[in-house]
Amino acid sequence: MEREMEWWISMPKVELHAHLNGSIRDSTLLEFAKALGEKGVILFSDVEHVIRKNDRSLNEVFKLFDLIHIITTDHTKVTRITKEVVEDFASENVIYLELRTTPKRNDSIGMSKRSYMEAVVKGLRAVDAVDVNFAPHYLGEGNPLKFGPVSDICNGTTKRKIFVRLLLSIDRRETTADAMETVKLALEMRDQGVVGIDLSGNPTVGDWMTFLPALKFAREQGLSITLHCGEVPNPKEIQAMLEFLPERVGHACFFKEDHWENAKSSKIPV
Ligand SMILES: CNc1ncnc2c1ncn2[C@@H]1O[C@H](COP(=O)(O)O)[C@@H](O)[C@H]1O
Repeated sequence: MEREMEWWISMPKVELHAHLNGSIRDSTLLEFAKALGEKGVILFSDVEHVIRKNDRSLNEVFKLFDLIHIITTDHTKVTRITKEVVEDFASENVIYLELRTTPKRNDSIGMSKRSYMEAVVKGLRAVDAVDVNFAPHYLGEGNPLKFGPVSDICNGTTKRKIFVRLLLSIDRRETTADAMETVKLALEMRDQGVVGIDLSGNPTVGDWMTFLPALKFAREQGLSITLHCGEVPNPKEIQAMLEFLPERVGHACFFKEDHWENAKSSKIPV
């Protein structure tokens, strides 16, 4: 079992569905929660078991995300989490990572969607355990991604290399205007590794059509689109989402045969 695990870890991998705040180290989350507990902001004993719990229902998952957002959302923490998440994926030999996160506004601490994203980019720049490539460059014939270790000429060591591409998520609780703000921010941050827009959030909340204007605008401007799709049984939404031809869909737990055929014939990776 252990050797099998070693083999899995040693395989170079691509990770196409990582949520920043869904990939935080438990130890970091507990450390932050403890500090907030000491300040009296939360009751650590209430929170600890929620963080440590393994099997969660869909509703419990989204309650946990709300808690995580209370615990993590300040600029310094966002930067640290980003750095650790990239280092953790690289340590498992992920060589290409599509990392998504929902830009958050929190007026009480002077956080805007933009400053949240700047904290994320700062985290990417802070990684030094591996060489992080997140600057966009033309991907085409004659200019493919060059995977493999890179040499650090200064000290003669070889560092692993990871390609990171950022996606800005729209939460299904948001409004059309919020979504449009996220898309505009993504467009402004294209030179900092942002390649696309993700639609995520509790699948039982809201209507994806609310975000269609923003998603269409994003596409017109050349951003890629990834949709959380079929996480709950909603055949109409699944069909409409597939017809939109997103570059990726996530989950697909409730796809029926015709949805799979549709996704396959449209060559949409799940
Ligand atoms: C379990 N399946 C899922 N389905 C839908 N959305 C999900 C998700 N898992 C995570 N998210 C979305 O990602 C956010 C956390 O990361 P960020 O704060 O954006 O970095 C969650 O609040 C939710 O909106």
